Amino acid sequence: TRSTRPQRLLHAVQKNATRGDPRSVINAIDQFCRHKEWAMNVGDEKGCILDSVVSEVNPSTVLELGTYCGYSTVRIARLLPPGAKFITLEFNPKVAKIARQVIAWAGLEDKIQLVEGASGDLIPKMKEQFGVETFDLVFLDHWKDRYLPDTKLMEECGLLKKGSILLADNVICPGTPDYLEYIRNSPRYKSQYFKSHLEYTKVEDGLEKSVFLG
Ligand SMILES: C[C@H](C[C@H]1O[C@@H](n2cnc3c(N)ncnc32)[C@H](O)[C@@H]1O)NC(=O)c1cc(-c2ccc(F)cc2)cc(O)c1O
Ligand SMILES: [Mg+2]
Repeated sequence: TRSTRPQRLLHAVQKNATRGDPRSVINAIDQFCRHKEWAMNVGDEKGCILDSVVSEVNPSTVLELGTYCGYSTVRIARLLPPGAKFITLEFNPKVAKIARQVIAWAGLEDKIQLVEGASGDLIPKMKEQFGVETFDLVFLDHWKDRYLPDTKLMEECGLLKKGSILLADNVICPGTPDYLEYIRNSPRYKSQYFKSHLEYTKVEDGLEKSVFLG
């Protein structure tokens, strides 16, 4: 039977990237997606904005919602200080299996805890099951209609503290209108839009960076 797109992406990494070299894994995925087969990674253009936010926050605790093949997971993990706790959630077991191999190829498996399951089920368990108090940075990149309910869930579970940063992908394409409406009008957040493009295309998209004010 025909391979899946995540499998073909993994093969491109294993063929073109150097084991233990996160930069080469990132480049191999970007080359594959730009020249061979589009895939829904945050990509190189939005990835640079992600890098700058991660470097600026220099987080001790990070949560990623929607691992997919692990592209943004590798981008984030390679910039984290030693001892940082990085949890990434992926709903689809077949995709999670690919992401584990991409992360391993980058040599970053010791910095990342990939948990299979739905964010709505796992977020309430963060404290008891994963020993997390609050998150310094959350990267939202999962089902676009889950951004808002999961943000409210994180607030309710006390996972955000004053200064916690939410960075949301795809706020224009595919779009997260209810999330944008909430986060831009809530007195509990200060938001900033970083205009960019949908990965590997000329279509407008962007990242929304929001600071939780407590
Ligand atoms: C949602 C996906 C990313 C992954 O998220 C996991 N997931 C889901 N819901 C949950 C949960 N509740 N908990 C944990 N994991 C979860 C899933 O299984 C996917 O692997 N991302 C996208 O759909 C996505 C789509 C586009 C896109 C843009 C223009 C087009 F014409 C077509 C597609 C661009 C992007 O940049 C994306 O990010
Ligand atoms: Mg995305």
